Amino acid sequence: MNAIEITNINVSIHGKHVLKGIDLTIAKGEFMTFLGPSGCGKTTLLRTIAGLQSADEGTLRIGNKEAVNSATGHYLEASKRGVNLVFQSYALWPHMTVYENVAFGLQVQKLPKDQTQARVRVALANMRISELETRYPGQLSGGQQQRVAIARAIVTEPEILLLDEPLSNLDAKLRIEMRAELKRLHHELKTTIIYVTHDQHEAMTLSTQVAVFFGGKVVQVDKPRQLYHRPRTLEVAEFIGNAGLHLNYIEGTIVGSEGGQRLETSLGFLEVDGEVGETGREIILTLKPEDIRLSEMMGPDSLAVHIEAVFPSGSETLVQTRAGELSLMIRVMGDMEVEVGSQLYAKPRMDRINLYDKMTGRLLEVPIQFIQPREELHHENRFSHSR
Ligand SMILES: Nc1ncnc2c1ncn2[C@@H]1O[C@H](COP(=O)(O)OP(=O)(O)OP(=O)(O)O)[C@@H](O)[C@H]1O
Repeated sequence: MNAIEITNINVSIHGKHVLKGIDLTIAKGEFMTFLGPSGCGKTTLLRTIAGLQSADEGTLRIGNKEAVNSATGHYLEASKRGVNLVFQSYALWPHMTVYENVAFGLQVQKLPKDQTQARVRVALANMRISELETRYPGQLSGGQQQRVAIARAIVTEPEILLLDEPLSNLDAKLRIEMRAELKRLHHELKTTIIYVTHDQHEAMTLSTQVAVFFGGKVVQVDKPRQLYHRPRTLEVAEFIGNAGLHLNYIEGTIVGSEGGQRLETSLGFLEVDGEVGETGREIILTLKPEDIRLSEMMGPDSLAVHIEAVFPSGSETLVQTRAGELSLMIRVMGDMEVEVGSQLYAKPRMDRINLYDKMTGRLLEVPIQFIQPREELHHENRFSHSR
């Protein structure tokens, strides 16, 4: 059974169309992250699922319950949806102890005292804060308060846990620690989690699935690895790439050839398997720095590159290179001694090149078979000659 099924959800707030026809299915047990830039509607969708925001159009099912159906006017109130929401501000009651904060939801449900006590203790143990039971929120650090907020959300054993940027108020060290805790919690409790963030790295490391939002729409839903390697649009590629990825962009054009079509780019000609699109159409290739191999050996499809700058960081070395007109960033694992001004050979991994239509920004699913480098970039020693 799916945990959530969303069909054509539209939401307007104060006359602004915030969610524009969202369709999304979330399988049970998934750690689904809503990722996207600020203001793209992630929180609004989370609030719509929680029952804190009404929808103008569409349907929402949570497990086997119908939560929203605009056609019939059906609207299930928040407390009956089996979901719990944790905000970025912990929103703990300052006059209650940790125990009382966590127990509150169970007391509202009128659970007998001994059962309440047992469940609170399990939730506190799950969040590894048993020793804080008698403290007040004002006596806790930010990270501890966030643990209490999550304990309070899991104690009622919701089918779905909704987390809205829960780590954004924590410092970098605590964030990493809490990420690990959330992963462990998800693994142990097997609860479906929906997590909102604009942090690409957080989304990639935590999730089993990521839904990318732009302008009130979901533009891609994928496993993190797939999202990283095959962003479906240039917009998504740029957004994912913003997190220090140093994505290389290479412009080109589709040209006709005897066997069909190929791509003419500043790197050279790229042989493709099949039809790419209209001849003459402009395309953009993206290539991640770690998908280019740097070596001293020339190969049939390698490019002569001039080393412009080297950025070692211990675990990896970023090498800024130039191939003719083109600037190419290459990532090498570990510490590599590369001399600025020297010439080396770069070999892109063909299966990792992504090809986009420049005008529509859409990924073109055409495998690249071979790169025939431009003559002057291939066995070139121009740079070393000129030194
Ligand atoms: N209560 C409100 N009043 C006015 N506008 C709102 C309200 N809530 C949301 N919006 C608007 O809806 C759009 C989407 O907001 P939402 O909070 O869902 O975005 P988000 O992707 O979660 O961004 P962030 O990461 O900044 O929270 C924004 O343009 C925001 O201005």
